[in-house]
Amino acid sequence: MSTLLEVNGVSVSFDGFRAINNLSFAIGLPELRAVIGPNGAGKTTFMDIVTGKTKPDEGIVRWAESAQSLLSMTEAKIARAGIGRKFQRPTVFEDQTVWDNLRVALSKPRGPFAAMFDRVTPEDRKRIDEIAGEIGLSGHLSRMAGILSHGQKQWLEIGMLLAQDPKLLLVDEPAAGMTTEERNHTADLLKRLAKSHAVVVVEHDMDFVRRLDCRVTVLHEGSVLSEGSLDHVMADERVIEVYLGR
Ligand SMILES: Nc1ncnc2c1ncn2[C@@H]1O[C@H](COP(=O)(O)OP(=O)(O)OP(=O)(O)O)[C@@H](O)[C@H]1O
Repeated sequence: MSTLLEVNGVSVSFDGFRAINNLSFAIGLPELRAVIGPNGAGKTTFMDIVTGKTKPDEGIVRWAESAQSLLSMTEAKIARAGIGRKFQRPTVFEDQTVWDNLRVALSKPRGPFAAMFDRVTPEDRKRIDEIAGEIGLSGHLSRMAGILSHGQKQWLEIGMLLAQDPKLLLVDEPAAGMTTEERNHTADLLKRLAKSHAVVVVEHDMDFVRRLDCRVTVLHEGSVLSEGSLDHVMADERVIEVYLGR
């Protein structure tokens, strides 16, 4: 496993308040990592920094694949470099079919001819079928996205991210609002994806984190408080103090 993303000594303040404080974090390819921590710990700001939405005041954010700093890159360029983000609320195109949603999301170099006619190639169809299989929506391709269940919309959005061929996926609270069955499907999907991607999952639901069965990073006041297996961090007095409660 080689390091894909390296964050080193990063800090950012908003109006004098240090939301991220000398944060260091690294993830390899492939790897699954859960990021947990109390409200206001800096989880969202951390993802904002990685995706280029927020620029830190100091520190290094390196995309190890090319040893390139992400700090000088725009959000669009960072996304093209292979970092995909899924926000908590699904934002699929509700009045289009599952198939169309995936087609629109496909990332591919388009020649002028293909772009002009928006041609769907046999490779596109194959890729859409593959992704639909991966996310468990093969039997739903012709359905309107708007009538999918909440869980199915979340999986479709993960599929739309996959269509962009990211190397790193940042997934924000995927289990929120899901049934137990949907949560289990989501955990299994993320574990499968993490066999060939780096996947960072921000989550509050500890049962879900346990099911991910991966290394856990605990953030608190903008820094890493503890890191290791879920059992390791749950036994850490500092984590119990600030997050889990006694
Ligand atoms: N743009 C901003 N301006 C001012 N303060 C901000 C801004 N963004 C974040 N903060 C503050 O930074 C801190 C970290 O916020 P952040 O949203 O990253 O935490 P979080 O761990 O994602 O919390 P939650 O679990 O509630 O989503 C909070 O105190 C928040 O109020």
